[in-house]
Amino acid sequence: MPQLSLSSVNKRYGDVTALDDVSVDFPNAALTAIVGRSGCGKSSLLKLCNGLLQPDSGCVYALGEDLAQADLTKVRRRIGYAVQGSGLFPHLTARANIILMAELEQWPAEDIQDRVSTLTTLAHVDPELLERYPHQLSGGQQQRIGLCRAMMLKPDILLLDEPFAAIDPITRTDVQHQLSVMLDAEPTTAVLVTHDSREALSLAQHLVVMDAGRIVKQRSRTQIEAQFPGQAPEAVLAQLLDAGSE
Ligand SMILES: Nc1ncnc2c1ncn2[C@@H]1O[C@H](COP(=O)(O)OP(=O)(O)OP(=O)(O)O)[C@@H](O)[C@H]1O
Repeated sequence: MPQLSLSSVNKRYGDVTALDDVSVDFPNAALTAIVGRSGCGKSSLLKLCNGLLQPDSGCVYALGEDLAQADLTKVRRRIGYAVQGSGLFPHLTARANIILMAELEQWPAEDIQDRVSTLTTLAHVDPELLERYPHQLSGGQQQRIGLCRAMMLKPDILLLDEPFAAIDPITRTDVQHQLSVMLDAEPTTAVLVTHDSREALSLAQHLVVMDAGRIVKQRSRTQIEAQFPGQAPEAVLAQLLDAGSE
């Protein structure tokens, strides 16, 4: 059974249709990238996955629960969420940002320390950075801290909305690599919204292509490699989008 799925979901904002009859099963313990033109509904879909938005009709199932019926606070503890620009609290140090939820959950101090140590090693965060405030960190460092925070409670689901958009291309490649390392170490059902076709095709095992509020294509990485051998990611995505809906 998929840990995360949408069934016939519709979402409108006033006259704007953001999602139009969207159904999708996200593969468990794998990373799915959602790509598509600006305004096609990617972020709306992601926000529905942790109950930040509610569908007008249809259902969102996460971790065996229909989110419309679920205790959202409880379910969200098992769903990590990282957004563009890191979203760190500016008045808290990096360490305090990372451990905030674990403290609220009253984890023992020793478990918190162990988890911080595991995550900072995986994410290549120098321990001395943990005592700095977000404004004292580079964009790439903030992003790494944001990933550590999202993964602190060992989430079953990880939602990533353009988490690397604000950082320069070299640092970006580095942080993308750290994300891969972290997900290899702790397989999680992850969904990444991105504008970057290279990022999508290099990180994801599964690709969802959206257009005008609908899912128009879904492909595994293996299918993409077989269908578009050796082609540049930009060309692959352009062809998937241009071919229209299936
Ligand atoms: N709060 C809102 N009120 C009104 N319209 C909204 C709101 N949020 C999103 N929309 C509209 O819904 C549609 C889908 O938006 P969404 O942010 O999900 O798209 P997106 O694919 O993530 O876009 P982008 O790639 O530009 O971030 C767009 O037409 C957008 O203008």
